[in-house]
Amino acid sequence: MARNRFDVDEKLETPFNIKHLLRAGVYVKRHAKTMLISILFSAISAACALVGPKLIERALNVAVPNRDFKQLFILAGIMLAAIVLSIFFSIKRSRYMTVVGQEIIYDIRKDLFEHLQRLPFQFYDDRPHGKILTRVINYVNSVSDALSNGIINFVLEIFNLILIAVFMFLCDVKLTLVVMAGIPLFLVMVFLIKPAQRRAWQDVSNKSSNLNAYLHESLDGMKITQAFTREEKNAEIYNTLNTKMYKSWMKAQYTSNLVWFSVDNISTWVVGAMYLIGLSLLGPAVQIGTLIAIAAYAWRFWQPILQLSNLYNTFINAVAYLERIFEMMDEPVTVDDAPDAQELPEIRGNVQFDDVTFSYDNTINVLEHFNLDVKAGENIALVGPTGAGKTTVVNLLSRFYNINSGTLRIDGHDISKVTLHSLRAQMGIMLQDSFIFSGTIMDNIRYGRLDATDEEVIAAAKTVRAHEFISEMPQGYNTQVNERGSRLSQGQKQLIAFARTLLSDPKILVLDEATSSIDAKTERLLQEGLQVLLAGRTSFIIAHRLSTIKNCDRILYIADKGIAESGSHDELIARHGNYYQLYTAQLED
Ligand SMILES: Nc1ncnc2c1ncn2[C@@H]1O[C@H](COP(=O)(O)OP(=O)(O)OP(=O)(O)O)[C@@H](O)[C@H]1O
Repeated sequence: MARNRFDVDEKLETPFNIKHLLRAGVYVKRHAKTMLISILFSAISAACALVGPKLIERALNVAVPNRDFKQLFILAGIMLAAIVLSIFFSIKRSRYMTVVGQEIIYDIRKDLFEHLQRLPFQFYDDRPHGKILTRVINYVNSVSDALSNGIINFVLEIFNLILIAVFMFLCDVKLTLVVMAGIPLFLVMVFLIKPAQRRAWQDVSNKSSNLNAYLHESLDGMKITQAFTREEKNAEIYNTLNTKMYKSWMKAQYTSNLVWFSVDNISTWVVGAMYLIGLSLLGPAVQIGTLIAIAAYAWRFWQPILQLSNLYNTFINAVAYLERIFEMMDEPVTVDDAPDAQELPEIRGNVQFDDVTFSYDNTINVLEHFNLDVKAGENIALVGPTGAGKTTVVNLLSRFYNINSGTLRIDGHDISKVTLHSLRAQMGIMLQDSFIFSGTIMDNIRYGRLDATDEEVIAAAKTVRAHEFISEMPQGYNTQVNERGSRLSQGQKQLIAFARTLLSDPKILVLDEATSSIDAKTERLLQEGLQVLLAGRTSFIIAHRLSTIKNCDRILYIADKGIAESGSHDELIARHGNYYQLYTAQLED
């Protein structure tokens, strides 16, 4: 499945399937009571609206010829009451429908978000985030409309159709059959257009997803775009996607209009035919009041049919969207707790990679037969060429990915057999991207330990030398920062992320290029704090700036899918190997 590009349509994995609608029934069922009330109110409103022509028939056929003004007055009164009741119940019904629609949106989004939070890194590596956003926001909106309004209107229109047919039969059987003669013709039209219509609406959802994916990527990379003056080229790409979206929408609308057009035509022809036949029968067989009443019903009879054909579109769209929503809900949580997973007890920090082989895509191994024994409290540095697999080693430690073979143990516990929560809660990870969330600086530091007091947050910030710059900010720790920390320098972001990691008080610490953006002076100060942080904890430090890892207990030079060199700084320097070359090259720089 082509997922990882904004300009490639996602292929549908399942054909049109009523199962999607039935499955969506779970969300509808929760609101069955409210929906039933809404349907009941709709039915009362529709029934009240439909008595009108029948009253007119009576007035024209009986009250007017007999000059029975009393009866005429009563009929007018009943009609007025019916109109008022119809409006009253219609308003009530709208209120209930809004509630149902919003609650369905709420429930689906909740389930989707909870599932998204469980999906492994691999899922996010594989697809543009804009496409995920489209599903959670746009598709859920459309689907909820179909599931609330759509279902209620469907029931209502069927009810309307039956009721109108009954009223028409009560007026005149022959003329009713003339009006109904158009139905088989209509069904043929709908079934001819149906496949094209479905394909067209699926294309719309694909193109809209592509457009969103590109928009999301463009917003994320806007600074780079402007720095490289790529605006014109990007506008061209965006316009191409926008044009495709526009064309797909027009095509889908055209197929839907075809259905509407055919209903409109068929209804006009059959009502015309009904008038002709009715007029030719005018007399004792068909009275004028009856002809007027049945004509009023005949126009109304085709309205629910038109509405039902529109609802058919709505359901077709909804099924296309549901396919994508359920596809995401069914996305397997490949990194999950084993059925018999145990809680990892409080760890000391021994780590063992035992013959571990790992590949991101099951084709090229990044690590092969990787072995490493780390004692509790040991500080390990990972160095080596770009793309050698340093980050991969630490990613495996937190089980962000499953290994292909071998065993990874912490204090002797195979990490694939313990719960993810008990494993990750004891790890402190500072990734290359020091992500800052929108909120205050205090919130950001407290992110991994919500029960930490303000004093503890400040103490952590002081340890990592972040306190000084935070205090200088307008509202100190309560200063609001934007998503991704756009108002902060890279170094400031790293210091905040550092404090966040320290506060979570992990047993095993992973620092992936944690100090790469911090100036040399701050870094020297930070080193003191770092000593506090590292003391007694097992740590894995990845750094290209080798001065920062010189004092680590052991340095591993990662290359060729494994550990090429291992030892202390002095030992590796004395060996005159890869590490020595890397170090002396940096010294020369
Ligand atoms: N999510 C991913 N999906 C597929 N391949 C990946 C993924 N992440 C990394 N790789 C590949 O795995 C290899 C090791 O990547 P890794 O990030 O571990 O290297 P690294 O040594 O940490 O590099 P750097 O020093 O540049 O951070 C690289 O060849 C990279 O292309």
